[in-house]
Amino acid sequence: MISKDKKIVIVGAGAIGGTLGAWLTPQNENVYMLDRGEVAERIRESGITVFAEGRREHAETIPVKTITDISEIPNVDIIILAVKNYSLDQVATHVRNQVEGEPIIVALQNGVENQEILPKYFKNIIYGVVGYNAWLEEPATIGYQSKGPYILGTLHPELTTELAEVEAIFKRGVETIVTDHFQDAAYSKMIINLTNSFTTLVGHKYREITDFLIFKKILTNLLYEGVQIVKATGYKECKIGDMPSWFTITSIVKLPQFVTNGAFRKNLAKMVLSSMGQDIIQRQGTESELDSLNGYFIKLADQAGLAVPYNRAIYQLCKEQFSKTPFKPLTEREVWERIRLEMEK
Ligand SMILES: NC(=O)C1=CN([C@@H]2O[C@H](COP(=O)(O)OP(=O)(O)OC[C@H]3O[C@@H](n4cnc5c(N)ncnc54)[C@H](OP(=O)(O)O)[C@@H]3O)[C@@H](O)[C@H]2O)C=CC1
Ligand SMILES: CC(C)(CO)C(=O)C(=O)O
Repeated sequence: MISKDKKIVIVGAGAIGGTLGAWLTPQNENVYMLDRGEVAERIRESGITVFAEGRREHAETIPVKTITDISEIPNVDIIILAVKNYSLDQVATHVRNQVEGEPIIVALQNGVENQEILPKYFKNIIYGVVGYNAWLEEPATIGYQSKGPYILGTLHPELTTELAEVEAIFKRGVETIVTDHFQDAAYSKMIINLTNSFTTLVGHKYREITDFLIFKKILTNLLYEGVQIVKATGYKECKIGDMPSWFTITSIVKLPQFVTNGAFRKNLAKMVLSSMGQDIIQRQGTESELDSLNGYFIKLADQAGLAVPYNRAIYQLCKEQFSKTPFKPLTEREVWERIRLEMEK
């Protein structure tokens, strides 16, 4: 039995760190949240408010412990890093300089860039794939699609005890699965994340889709190319929550459109604003995880000699558009034009 008094610090109280903090706090005595600016201030004043999608009237507010610097907690046992990939190196450097010994690090980023960054600073690293969507409705008020799942694993077989410890702590508050094939989970999740770029580019959820069939074609081919890339790297499928399987993705691309339009429309209605959409559209920022996700996959495709015109065109368009302020979404047709040109090369 893992004790409930482990000292746990969650760095980043955004969509993922905030929901996790709200779910773990009631079940564990020493969970501390670390963020900055308005988010930190609001959490300190009134805790974290979380609500399941469409149920804001049933929102729960959980008072949480907060700190302003990780050095406030001596002998911290577990540090959960819930910041974006683009903040990770800076956060890891700071944490390393402030913390003694070798706490367990839990890394929750999409993608696998964290596998390059974190081992430069830490020894005991557990990785997690996040299998749900969450969003900051306002600072410290977070909506979520479902309570998990998290898929946890490690790249170091000697960390079995640490993995079991983190699993026990997570399981007290949220659906959690452990895998001994973590890379399959990480790469399978990255396929789904390829769509963050396109849905952001066309402002999905902020403007009406004007051309459903083009939207569907682009989105599903992005995913299909992703499946081909992961297959070429040798990783296997790992089902992530209720996200589409490789079979579903392949079927939608291969079957006549009229067969799959209805199901696609239903799923489209359920689609939420991705973490990239939150950065670029909701916060009007210029930083995103585009290179950690789409950029990384394009490099894999190049290594495998795979043509990926959908991903390549969208990556380039995102590079151009995300740097503009204010960001203005493109239409599906504008995106399609660029893909067509890429295919002709
Ligand atoms: N949101 C989602 O639905 C999902 C997200 N993920 C992944 O989870 C990871 C976290 O994403 P998400 O929760 O959406 O990100 P958010 O941007 O919502 O949250 C990150 C938080 O960390 C804070 N932060 C950044 N740097 C520091 C720092 N130096 N010190 C203190 N706080 C800091 C940010 O503050 P500030 O705003 O000031 O920078 C922000 O509040 C990403 O890799 C994402 O891809 C995975 C699945 C779903
Ligand atoms: C929820 C999901 C799967 C959307 O692609 C995601 O991981 C994100 O928003 O980053």
